[in-house]
Amino acid sequence: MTFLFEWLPSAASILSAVFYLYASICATKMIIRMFIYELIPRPLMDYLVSRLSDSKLLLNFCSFALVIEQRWEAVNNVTYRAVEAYLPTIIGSASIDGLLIGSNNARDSTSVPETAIPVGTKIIDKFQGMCIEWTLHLKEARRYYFSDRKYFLLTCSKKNRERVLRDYLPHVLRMAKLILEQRKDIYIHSYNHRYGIWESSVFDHPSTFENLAMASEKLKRAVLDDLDKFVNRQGYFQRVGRAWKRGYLLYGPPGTGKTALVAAIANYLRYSIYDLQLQSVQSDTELRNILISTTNRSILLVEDIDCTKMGSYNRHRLSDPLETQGEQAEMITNRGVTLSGLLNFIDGLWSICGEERIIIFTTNDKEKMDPALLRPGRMDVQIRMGYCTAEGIRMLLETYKGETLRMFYVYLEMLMQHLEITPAEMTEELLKMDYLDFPYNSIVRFIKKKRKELKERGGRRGEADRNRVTGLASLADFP
Ligand SMILES: Nc1ncnc2c1ncn2[C@@H]1O[C@H](COP(=O)(O)OP(=O)(O)OP(=O)(O)O)[C@@H](O)[C@H]1O
Repeated sequence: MTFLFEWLPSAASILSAVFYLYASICATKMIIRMFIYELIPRPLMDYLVSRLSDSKLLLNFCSFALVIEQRWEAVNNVTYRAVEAYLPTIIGSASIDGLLIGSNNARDSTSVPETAIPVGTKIIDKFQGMCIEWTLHLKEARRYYFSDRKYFLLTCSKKNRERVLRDYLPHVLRMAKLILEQRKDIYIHSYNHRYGIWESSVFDHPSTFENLAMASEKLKRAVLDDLDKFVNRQGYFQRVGRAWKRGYLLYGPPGTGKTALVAAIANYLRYSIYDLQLQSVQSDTELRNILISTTNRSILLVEDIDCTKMGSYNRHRLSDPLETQGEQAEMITNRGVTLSGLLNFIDGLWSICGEERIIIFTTNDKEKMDPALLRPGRMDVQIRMGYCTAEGIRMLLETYKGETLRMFYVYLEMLMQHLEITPAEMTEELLKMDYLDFPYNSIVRFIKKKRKELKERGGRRGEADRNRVTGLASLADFP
Protein backbone atom coordinates (compact mmCIF):
# COMPACT_ATOMS: atom_id res chain seq x y z
CA MET A 1 0.00 0.00 0.00
CA THR A 2 2.80 2.36 0.98
CA PHE A 3 4.45 1.48 -2.32
CA LEU A 4 1.27 2.50 -4.16
CA PHE A 5 1.19 5.93 -2.46
CA GLU A 6 4.84 6.51 -3.29
CA TRP A 7 4.20 5.61 -6.92
CA LEU A 8 1.17 8.01 -7.38
CA PRO A 9 2.24 11.63 -8.10
CA SER A 10 1.34 14.05 -5.39
CA ALA A 11 -1.64 16.41 -5.83
CA ALA A 12 0.75 19.39 -5.93
CA SER A 13 2.73 17.95 -8.82
CA ILE A 14 -0.51 17.28 -10.79
CA LEU A 15 -1.66 20.85 -10.20
CA SER A 16 1.66 22.32 -11.27
CA ALA A 17 1.63 20.18 -14.44
CA VAL A 18 -1.90 21.36 -15.32
CA PHE A 19 -0.95 24.95 -14.64
CA TYR A 20 2.17 24.60 -16.79
CA LEU A 21 0.10 23.17 -19.66
CA TYR A 22 -2.50 25.95 -19.38
CA ALA A 23 0.17 28.66 -19.32
CA SER A 24 1.92 27.27 -22.38
CA ILE A 25 -1.41 27.02 -24.33
CA CYS A 26 -2.20 30.66 -23.44
CA ALA A 27 1.26 31.80 -24.44
CA THR A 28 1.06 29.93 -27.77
CA LYS A 29 -2.37 31.45 -28.44
CA MET A 30 -1.03 34.93 -27.73
CA ILE A 31 1.93 34.41 -30.03
CA ILE A 32 -0.33 33.13 -32.84
CA ARG A 33 -2.75 36.02 -32.36
CA MET A 34 0.12 38.56 -32.34
CA PHE A 35 1.53 36.95 -35.45
CA ILE A 36 -1.84 37.17 -37.23
CA TYR A 37 -2.57 40.77 -36.21
CA GLU A 38 0.96 41.99 -36.90
CA LEU A 39 1.59 40.26 -40.18
CA ILE A 40 -1.76 40.00 -41.93
CA PRO A 41 -3.20 43.33 -43.11
CA ARG A 42 -6.67 44.15 -41.78
CA PRO A 43 -8.51 44.10 -45.16
CA LEU A 44 -7.00 40.70 -45.97
CA MET A 45 -8.04 39.40 -42.57
CA ASP A 46 -11.63 40.67 -43.01
CA TYR A 47 -11.73 38.96 -46.37
CA LEU A 48 -10.43 35.67 -44.96
CA VAL A 49 -12.88 35.74 -42.06
CA SER A 50 -15.82 36.37 -44.41
CA ARG A 51 -14.67 33.55 -46.74
CA LEU A 52 -14.29 31.19 -43.82
CA SER A 53 -17.71 31.97 -42.40
CA ASP A 54 -19.28 31.55 -45.86
CA SER A 55 -17.62 28.24 -46.42
CA LYS A 56 -18.61 27.00 -42.97
CA LEU A 57 -22.02 26.19 -44.37
CA LEU A 58 -20.65 24.59 -47.49
CA LEU A 59 -18.42 22.38 -45.42
CA ASN A 60 -21.40 21.20 -43.50
CA PHE A 61 -22.79 18.78 -46.04
CA CYS A 62 -25.72 17.80 -43.87
CA SER A 63 -27.27 21.19 -43.39
CA PHE A 64 -29.24 23.51 -45.57
CA ALA A 65 -29.31 27.28 -45.04
CA LEU A 66 -31.68 30.07 -45.95
CA VAL A 67 -30.64 33.71 -45.71
CA ILE A 68 -33.33 36.32 -45.20
CA GLU A 69 -31.90 39.83 -45.56
CA GLN A 70 -33.40 43.06 -44.32
CA ARG A 71 -33.73 44.46 -47.84
CA TRP A 72 -34.93 42.73 -50.96
CA GLU A 73 -33.80 44.54 -54.08
CA ALA A 74 -34.60 48.21 -53.41
CA VAL A 75 -37.20 47.74 -50.70
CA ASN A 76 -37.60 46.41 -47.16
CA ASN A 77 -37.93 42.63 -47.22
CA VAL A 78 -41.38 41.67 -45.96
CA THR A 79 -40.23 38.10 -45.28
CA TYR A 80 -37.59 39.51 -42.92
CA ARG A 81 -40.29 41.59 -41.23
CA ALA A 82 -42.43 38.46 -40.84
CA VAL A 83 -39.59 36.43 -39.28
CA GLU A 84 -38.75 39.36 -37.00
CA ALA A 85 -42.35 39.39 -35.78
CA TYR A 86 -42.65 35.60 -35.49
CA LEU A 87 -39.46 34.61 -33.65
CA PRO A 88 -39.95 36.52 -30.38
CA THR A 89 -43.37 34.91 -30.02
CA ILE A 90 -42.05 31.32 -29.95
CA ILE A 91 -39.79 31.76 -26.95
CA GLY A 92 -42.17 29.72 -24.81
CA SER A 93 -41.75 26.63 -26.97
CA ALA A 94 -38.36 27.19 -28.59
CA SER A 95 -34.91 26.97 -27.11
CA ILE A 96 -33.28 30.40 -26.86
CA ASP A 97 -30.47 31.87 -24.76
CA GLY A 98 -31.62 35.47 -24.45
CA LEU A 99 -33.98 38.13 -25.72
CA LEU A 100 -33.90 41.87 -26.26
CA ILE A 101 -36.66 43.83 -24.62
CA GLY A 102 -37.54 47.48 -24.87
CA SER A 103 -40.21 50.01 -25.63
CA ASN A 104 -40.34 53.20 -27.64
CA ASN A 105 -43.56 54.32 -26.04
CA ALA A 106 -42.40 57.63 -24.60
CA ARG A 107 -45.78 58.38 -23.04
CA ASP A 108 -45.96 55.32 -20.85
CA SER A 109 -42.82 53.98 -19.19
CA THR A 110 -44.83 51.11 -17.69
CA SER A 111 -46.07 49.84 -21.06
CA VAL A 112 -45.38 46.16 -21.70
CA PRO A 113 -42.00 46.05 -23.49
CA GLU A 114 -41.63 44.53 -26.91
CA THR A 115 -39.30 41.63 -27.47
CA ALA A 116 -36.70 41.18 -30.19
CA ILE A 117 -33.94 38.76 -31.06
CA PRO A 118 -30.39 39.79 -30.13
CA VAL A 119 -27.70 39.52 -32.79
CA GLY A 120 -25.86 36.18 -32.61
CA THR A 121 -28.45 34.40 -30.47
CA LYS A 122 -29.49 30.94 -31.63
CA ILE A 123 -33.15 29.94 -31.55
CA ILE A 124 -34.20 26.37 -32.07
CA ASP A 125 -37.75 26.04 -33.32
CA LYS A 126 -39.45 22.65 -33.46
CA PHE A 127 -42.01 22.06 -36.17
CA GLN A 128 -43.60 18.71 -37.14
CA GLY A 129 -40.64 16.80 -35.78
CA MET A 130 -38.08 19.03 -37.52
CA CYS A 131 -35.44 21.06 -35.76
CA ILE A 132 -34.96 24.50 -37.28
CA GLU A 133 -32.21 26.81 -36.11
CA TRP A 134 -32.46 30.59 -36.50
CA THR A 135 -29.71 33.14 -35.91
CA LEU A 136 -29.73 36.89 -36.44
CA HIS A 137 -26.52 38.22 -37.99
CA LEU A 138 -25.20 41.71 -38.51
CA LYS A 139 -23.39 42.63 -41.68
CA GLU A 140 -21.27 45.69 -40.99
CA ALA A 141 -21.38 48.47 -43.55
CA ARG A 142 -18.19 48.98 -45.52
CA ARG A 143 -18.60 52.75 -45.62
CA TYR A 144 -19.60 54.95 -42.68
CA TYR A 145 -22.51 56.51 -44.61
CA PHE A 146 -24.18 53.15 -45.17
CA SER A 147 -26.06 51.52 -42.34
CA ASP A 148 -25.30 48.05 -41.02
CA ARG A 149 -27.66 45.41 -42.38
CA LYS A 150 -29.11 42.48 -40.50
CA TYR A 151 -30.11 39.11 -41.84
CA PHE A 152 -31.68 35.97 -40.44
CA LEU A 153 -29.98 32.67 -41.11
CA LEU A 154 -32.18 29.59 -41.03
CA THR A 155 -30.41 26.24 -40.90
CA CYS A 156 -31.97 22.83 -40.95
CA SER A 157 -31.04 19.32 -41.90
CA LYS A 158 -30.70 18.86 -45.65
CA LYS A 159 -33.24 16.07 -45.68
CA ASN A 160 -35.87 18.53 -44.35
CA ARG A 161 -35.18 21.17 -46.97
CA GLU A 162 -38.34 20.51 -49.00
CA ARG A 163 -40.57 20.43 -45.93
CA VAL A 164 -39.09 23.66 -44.56
CA LEU A 165 -39.81 25.46 -47.81
CA ARG A 166 -43.20 23.87 -48.37
CA ASP A 167 -44.64 23.73 -44.82
CA TYR A 168 -42.52 25.58 -42.28
CA LEU A 169 -41.98 28.91 -44.05
CA PRO A 170 -45.66 29.33 -45.01
CA HIS A 171 -46.47 28.54 -41.36
CA VAL A 172 -44.07 31.31 -40.20
CA LEU A 173 -45.61 33.79 -42.66
CA ARG A 174 -49.16 32.90 -41.64
CA MET A 175 -48.34 33.28 -37.95
CA ALA A 176 -46.53 36.58 -38.57
CA LYS A 177 -49.56 37.93 -40.42
CA LEU A 178 -51.78 37.12 -37.44
CA ILE A 179 -49.25 38.61 -34.99
CA LEU A 180 -48.90 41.84 -36.97
CA GLU A 181 -52.65 42.19 -37.37
CA GLN A 182 -53.18 41.79 -33.64
CA ARG A 183 -50.61 44.42 -32.71
CA LYS A 184 -52.40 47.22 -30.96
CA ASP A 185 -49.74 49.89 -31.38
CA ILE A 186 -49.55 52.10 -34.38
CA TYR A 187 -46.33 53.80 -35.35
CA ILE A 188 -45.14 57.08 -36.70
CA HIS A 189 -42.16 56.78 -39.02
CA SER A 190 -39.76 59.50 -40.06
CA TYR A 191 -37.11 59.05 -42.71
CA ASN A 192 -33.44 59.03 -41.78
CA HIS A 193 -31.79 60.29 -44.97
CA ARG A 194 -28.31 59.49 -43.74
CA TYR A 195 -28.94 55.79 -43.33
CA GLY A 196 -31.73 55.51 -45.86
CA ILE A 197 -34.24 53.96 -43.47
CA TRP A 198 -37.55 54.82 -41.88
CA GLU A 199 -37.21 55.13 -38.10
CA SER A 200 -40.27 54.55 -36.00
CA SER A 201 -41.76 55.22 -32.63
CA VAL A 202 -45.13 54.40 -31.13
CA PHE A 203 -47.81 56.83 -32.22
CA ASP A 204 -49.82 57.71 -29.18
CA HIS A 205 -51.69 60.86 -30.19
CA PRO A 206 -54.88 61.47 -28.21
CA SER A 207 -56.79 63.02 -31.11
CA THR A 208 -59.90 61.08 -32.15
CA PHE A 209 -63.06 61.90 -34.06
CA GLU A 210 -64.82 62.17 -30.69
CA ASN A 211 -62.65 65.03 -29.43
CA LEU A 212 -62.06 66.75 -32.78
CA ALA A 213 -64.22 69.81 -33.40
CA MET A 214 -65.52 70.10 -36.95
CA ALA A 215 -68.16 72.39 -38.39
CA SER A 216 -70.92 69.83 -37.86
CA GLU A 217 -71.58 66.24 -36.89
CA LYS A 218 -72.73 65.70 -40.49
CA LEU A 219 -69.29 66.61 -41.77
CA LYS A 220 -67.63 64.23 -39.32
CA ARG A 221 -69.98 61.45 -40.41
CA ALA A 222 -69.18 62.14 -44.07
CA VAL A 223 -65.42 61.80 -43.41
CA LEU A 224 -65.93 58.63 -41.37
CA ASP A 225 -68.17 57.14 -44.09
CA ASP A 226 -65.53 57.90 -46.68
CA LEU A 227 -62.86 56.13 -44.61
CA ASP A 228 -65.14 53.13 -44.00
CA LYS A 229 -65.92 52.84 -47.70
CA PHE A 230 -62.23 53.03 -48.51
CA VAL A 231 -61.16 50.18 -46.22
CA ASN A 232 -64.02 47.94 -47.32
CA ARG A 233 -63.47 48.28 -51.03
CA GLN A 234 -60.51 46.02 -51.66
CA GLY A 235 -62.34 43.78 -54.12
CA TYR A 236 -63.76 46.74 -55.95
CA PHE A 237 -60.40 48.46 -56.46
CA GLN A 238 -58.95 45.18 -57.72
CA ARG A 239 -61.82 44.55 -60.11
CA VAL A 240 -61.63 47.96 -61.74
CA GLY A 241 -57.82 47.80 -61.90
CA ARG A 242 -57.10 50.82 -59.76
CA ALA A 243 -54.64 51.37 -56.95
CA TRP A 244 -56.25 50.88 -53.52
CA LYS A 245 -55.43 54.34 -52.29
CA ARG A 246 -57.16 57.60 -51.43
CA GLY A 247 -55.80 61.14 -51.46
CA TYR A 248 -56.82 63.71 -48.85
CA LEU A 249 -56.03 67.41 -48.94
CA LEU A 250 -56.50 69.28 -45.65
CA TYR A 251 -56.18 73.03 -45.88
CA GLY A 252 -56.81 76.01 -43.69
CA PRO A 253 -55.06 78.51 -41.40
CA PRO A 254 -52.54 77.29 -38.80
CA GLY A 255 -54.05 75.85 -35.64
CA THR A 256 -57.34 74.76 -37.17
CA GLY A 257 -56.75 71.06 -36.62
CA LYS A 258 -55.21 69.67 -39.82
CA THR A 259 -52.62 67.62 -37.94
CA ALA A 260 -55.23 66.71 -35.32
CA LEU A 261 -57.45 65.34 -38.11
CA VAL A 262 -54.56 63.26 -39.51
CA ALA A 263 -54.03 61.78 -36.04
CA ALA A 264 -57.76 61.09 -35.69
CA ILE A 265 -57.77 59.27 -39.05
CA ALA A 266 -54.72 57.18 -38.05
CA ASN A 267 -56.32 56.27 -34.71
CA TYR A 268 -59.63 55.43 -36.35
CA LEU A 269 -58.17 53.16 -39.04
CA ARG A 270 -55.26 51.93 -36.88
CA TYR A 271 -52.89 52.85 -39.73
CA SER A 272 -49.30 53.88 -39.13
CA ILE A 273 -48.12 57.27 -40.35
CA TYR A 274 -45.12 57.89 -42.61
CA ASP A 275 -44.27 61.52 -42.04
CA LEU A 276 -42.33 62.66 -45.10
CA GLN A 277 -40.32 65.91 -45.10
CA LEU A 278 -40.34 66.42 -48.84
CA GLN A 279 -37.86 69.31 -48.62
CA SER A 280 -35.15 66.94 -47.46
CA VAL A 281 -35.53 64.50 -50.35
CA GLN A 282 -32.65 64.90 -52.79
CA SER A 283 -34.06 63.42 -55.99
CA ASP A 284 -36.91 61.53 -57.60
CA THR A 285 -34.90 58.34 -57.25
CA GLU A 286 -34.57 58.88 -53.51
CA LEU A 287 -38.30 59.64 -53.31
CA ARG A 288 -39.06 56.37 -55.11
CA ASN A 289 -36.86 54.41 -52.70
CA ILE A 290 -38.42 56.14 -49.71
CA LEU A 291 -41.96 55.49 -50.83
CA ILE A 292 -41.57 51.90 -51.89
CA SER A 293 -40.22 51.06 -48.46
CA THR A 294 -43.45 52.12 -46.76
CA THR A 295 -45.86 49.39 -45.75
CA ASN A 296 -49.49 48.72 -46.59
CA ARG A 297 -52.29 49.99 -44.33
CA SER A 298 -50.51 53.28 -43.80
CA ILE A 299 -50.85 57.02 -44.21
CA LEU A 300 -48.24 58.95 -46.14
CA LEU A 301 -48.29 62.45 -44.68
CA VAL A 302 -46.73 65.44 -46.44
CA GLU A 303 -47.30 68.52 -44.32
CA ASP A 304 -47.18 72.07 -45.70
CA ILE A 305 -46.97 70.91 -49.31
CA ASP A 306 -47.15 74.55 -50.46
CA CYS A 307 -43.80 75.20 -48.80
CA THR A 308 -42.02 72.63 -50.93
CA LYS A 309 -40.53 73.79 -54.19
CA MET A 310 -42.53 71.50 -56.43
CA GLY A 311 -45.77 71.68 -54.44
CA SER A 312 -46.05 75.46 -54.65
CA TYR A 313 -46.93 77.39 -57.69
CA ASN A 314 -46.22 81.01 -58.45
CA ARG A 315 -48.80 82.27 -60.91
CA HIS A 316 -46.93 85.48 -61.73
CA ARG A 317 -43.75 83.71 -62.59
CA LEU A 318 -45.39 81.06 -64.70
CA SER A 319 -47.36 83.65 -66.67
CA ASP A 320 -44.10 85.10 -67.92
CA PRO A 321 -42.54 82.80 -70.56
CA LEU A 322 -39.01 84.01 -69.86
CA GLU A 323 -39.46 83.48 -66.16
CA THR A 324 -40.98 80.09 -66.88
CA GLN A 325 -37.84 79.06 -68.70
CA GLY A 326 -35.82 80.22 -65.72
CA GLU A 327 -38.01 78.17 -63.42
CA GLN A 328 -37.59 75.06 -65.53
CA ALA A 329 -33.85 75.56 -65.57
CA GLU A 330 -33.93 75.89 -61.80
CA MET A 331 -35.86 72.63 -61.58
CA ILE A 332 -33.20 70.86 -63.58
CA THR A 333 -30.13 72.31 -61.92
CA ASN A 334 -31.37 72.37 -58.35
CA ARG A 335 -31.34 69.15 -56.46
CA GLY A 336 -34.70 68.00 -55.19
CA VAL A 337 -37.87 66.20 -56.16
CA THR A 338 -39.70 67.29 -59.29
CA LEU A 339 -43.44 67.68 -59.52
CA SER A 340 -43.66 64.88 -62.07
CA GLY A 341 -41.70 62.62 -59.68
CA LEU A 342 -44.26 63.30 -56.99
CA LEU A 343 -47.26 62.90 -59.29
CA ASN A 344 -45.89 59.62 -60.53
CA PHE A 345 -46.36 58.34 -57.01
CA ILE A 346 -49.78 59.76 -56.52
CA ASP A 347 -51.35 58.34 -59.64
CA GLY A 348 -48.62 57.04 -61.96
CA LEU A 349 -47.31 53.52 -62.40
CA TRP A 350 -45.55 53.52 -59.04
CA SER A 351 -48.79 54.24 -57.22
CA ILE A 352 -49.85 50.64 -57.92
CA CYS A 353 -47.07 49.37 -55.60
CA GLY A 354 -48.71 48.59 -52.29
CA GLU A 355 -52.29 48.77 -51.20
CA GLU A 356 -54.53 50.31 -48.58
CA ARG A 357 -52.61 53.57 -48.66
CA ILE A 358 -53.87 56.99 -47.76
CA ILE A 359 -51.93 60.02 -48.94
CA ILE A 360 -52.57 63.21 -46.98
CA PHE A 361 -51.26 66.62 -47.99
CA THR A 362 -51.76 69.59 -45.70
CA THR A 363 -51.37 73.24 -46.56
CA ASN A 364 -52.15 76.58 -45.02
CA ASP A 365 -52.85 78.10 -48.40
CA LYS A 366 -54.48 76.03 -51.09
CA GLU A 367 -54.13 78.91 -53.56
CA LYS A 368 -50.39 78.48 -53.55
CA MET A 369 -50.56 74.82 -54.50
CA ASP A 370 -49.68 73.66 -57.94
CA PRO A 371 -52.95 73.01 -59.83
CA ALA A 372 -51.50 69.73 -61.12
CA LEU A 373 -51.76 68.34 -57.59
CA LEU A 374 -55.43 69.25 -57.40
CA ARG A 375 -56.58 67.69 -60.65
CA PRO A 376 -59.43 65.14 -60.35
CA GLY A 377 -58.26 61.74 -59.19
CA ARG A 378 -55.32 63.08 -57.20
CA MET A 379 -56.76 64.58 -54.05
CA ASP A 380 -60.06 62.66 -53.79
CA VAL A 381 -61.21 64.41 -50.63
CA GLN A 382 -60.52 68.06 -49.91
CA ILE A 383 -61.36 69.33 -46.44
CA ARG A 384 -61.21 72.91 -45.46
CA MET A 385 -60.36 73.45 -41.80
CA GLY A 386 -61.56 76.83 -40.60
CA TYR A 387 -61.69 79.15 -37.61
CA CYS A 388 -64.03 78.32 -34.76
CA THR A 389 -67.76 78.47 -35.29
CA ALA A 390 -70.28 78.45 -32.44
CA GLU A 391 -70.89 74.78 -33.26
CA GLY A 392 -67.16 74.09 -33.09
CA ILE A 393 -66.95 75.75 -29.67
CA ARG A 394 -69.92 73.66 -28.54
CA MET A 395 -68.06 70.48 -29.50
CA LEU A 396 -64.90 71.64 -27.74
CA LEU A 397 -66.80 72.60 -24.58
CA GLU A 398 -68.48 69.24 -24.56
CA THR A 399 -65.13 67.48 -24.86
CA TYR A 400 -63.16 69.63 -22.44
CA LYS A 401 -65.81 70.55 -19.87
CA GLY A 402 -68.69 68.17 -20.49
CA GLU A 403 -70.99 71.19 -20.93
CA THR A 404 -73.86 71.60 -23.41
CA LEU A 405 -75.96 74.70 -22.78
CA ARG A 406 -77.96 75.13 -26.00
CA MET A 407 -79.11 78.74 -25.47
CA PHE A 408 -75.57 79.90 -25.02
CA TYR A 409 -74.68 79.10 -28.62
CA VAL A 410 -77.27 81.45 -30.13
CA TYR A 411 -75.59 84.26 -28.23
CA LEU A 412 -72.16 82.92 -29.15
CA GLU A 413 -73.09 82.87 -32.84
CA MET A 414 -73.64 86.65 -32.75
CA LEU A 415 -70.55 87.29 -30.66
CA MET A 416 -68.27 85.26 -32.94
CA GLN A 417 -69.07 87.20 -36.12
CA HIS A 418 -65.96 88.25 -38.05
CA LEU A 419 -63.65 86.81 -35.42
CA GLU A 420 -60.62 84.68 -36.22
CA ILE A 421 -60.24 82.26 -33.32
CA THR A 422 -58.54 79.00 -34.12
CA PRO A 423 -59.61 75.79 -32.39
CA ALA A 424 -56.01 75.63 -31.10
CA GLU A 425 -56.47 79.00 -29.32
CA MET A 426 -59.82 77.94 -27.96
CA THR A 427 -58.50 74.64 -26.60
CA GLU A 428 -55.61 76.52 -24.94
CA GLU A 429 -58.16 78.81 -23.28
CA LEU A 430 -60.25 75.85 -22.13
CA LEU A 431 -57.18 74.19 -20.67
CA LYS A 432 -56.31 77.32 -18.70
CA MET A 433 -59.72 77.35 -17.01
CA ASP A 434 -59.96 76.02 -13.54
CA TYR A 435 -61.76 72.71 -13.37
CA LEU A 436 -64.53 74.25 -11.27
CA ASP A 437 -64.90 77.40 -13.40
CA PHE A 438 -68.25 78.05 -14.99
CA PRO A 439 -66.83 77.98 -18.55
CA TYR A 440 -69.38 80.24 -20.28
CA ASN A 441 -68.23 83.42 -18.52
CA SER A 442 -64.59 82.71 -19.32
CA ILE A 443 -65.39 81.99 -22.97
CA VAL A 444 -67.37 85.19 -23.34
CA ARG A 445 -64.54 87.14 -21.67
CA PHE A 446 -62.02 85.57 -24.08
CA ILE A 447 -64.17 86.29 -27.14
CA LYS A 448 -64.71 89.88 -26.06
CA LYS A 449 -60.98 90.33 -25.63
CA LYS A 450 -60.51 89.00 -29.18
CA ARG A 451 -63.18 91.38 -30.50
CA LYS A 452 -61.37 94.30 -28.89
CA GLU A 453 -58.10 93.25 -30.50
CA LEU A 454 -59.83 92.98 -33.87
CA LYS A 455 -61.30 96.45 -33.49
CA GLU A 456 -57.90 97.90 -32.63
CA ARG A 457 -56.41 96.27 -35.72
CA GLY A 458 -59.13 97.68 -37.93
CA GLY A 459 -60.69 94.19 -38.58
CA ARG A 460 -60.69 92.11 -41.76
CA ARG A 461 -64.26 90.99 -41.88
CA GLY A 462 -64.58 89.21 -45.22
CA GLU A 463 -61.37 87.25 -44.71
CA ALA A 464 -62.35 85.96 -41.28
CA ASP A 465 -65.76 84.77 -42.40
CA ARG A 466 -64.41 83.08 -45.50
CA ASN A 467 -61.93 81.14 -43.41
CA ARG A 468 -64.42 80.17 -40.76
CA VAL A 469 -66.07 77.55 -42.94
CA THR A 470 -64.87 74.06 -42.10
CA GLY A 471 -66.20 71.49 -44.47
CA LEU A 472 -65.79 69.22 -47.40
CA ALA A 473 -64.57 71.32 -50.28
CA SER A 474 -64.82 68.30 -52.53
CA LEU A 475 -65.44 64.62 -52.10
CA ALA A 476 -64.86 62.44 -55.14
CA ASP A 477 -67.15 59.44 -55.17
CA PHE A 478 -65.48 56.06 -55.29
CA PRO A 479 -64.98 54.99 -58.90
N1 LIG B 1 -60.64 71.13 -34.75
C1 LIG B 1 -60.02 70.88 -33.59
N2 LIG B 1 -60.63 70.13 -32.64
C2 LIG B 1 -60.01 69.88 -31.47
N3 LIG B 1 -58.80 70.34 -31.15
C3 LIG B 1 -58.15 71.09 -32.06
C4 LIG B 1 -58.72 71.38 -33.31
N4 LIG B 1 -57.87 72.14 -34.01
C5 LIG B 1 -56.80 72.31 -33.24
N5 LIG B 1 -56.95 71.68 -32.07
C6 LIG B 1 -55.98 71.65 -30.97
O1 LIG B 1 -54.90 72.50 -31.34
C7 LIG B 1 -53.68 71.77 -31.47
C8 LIG B 1 -52.92 72.26 -32.69
O2 LIG B 1 -53.66 72.01 -33.84
P1 LIG B 1 -53.03 71.37 -35.17
O3 LIG B 1 -51.57 71.23 -35.03
O4 LIG B 1 -53.80 70.16 -35.55
O5 LIG B 1 -53.32 72.53 -36.21
P2 LIG B 1 -52.81 72.63 -37.71
O6 LIG B 1 -53.94 73.14 -38.52
O7 LIG B 1 -52.23 71.35 -38.15
O8 LIG B 1 -51.69 73.73 -37.58
P3 LIG B 1 -50.40 73.95 -38.54
O9 LIG B 1 -50.92 74.37 -39.89
O10 LIG B 1 -49.65 75.02 -37.84
O11 LIG B 1 -49.69 72.63 -38.58
C9 LIG B 1 -54.12 70.32 -31.59
O12 LIG B 1 -53.19 69.44 -31.04
C10 LIG B 1 -55.41 70.27 -30.80
O13 LIG B 1 -55.12 70.10 -29.43
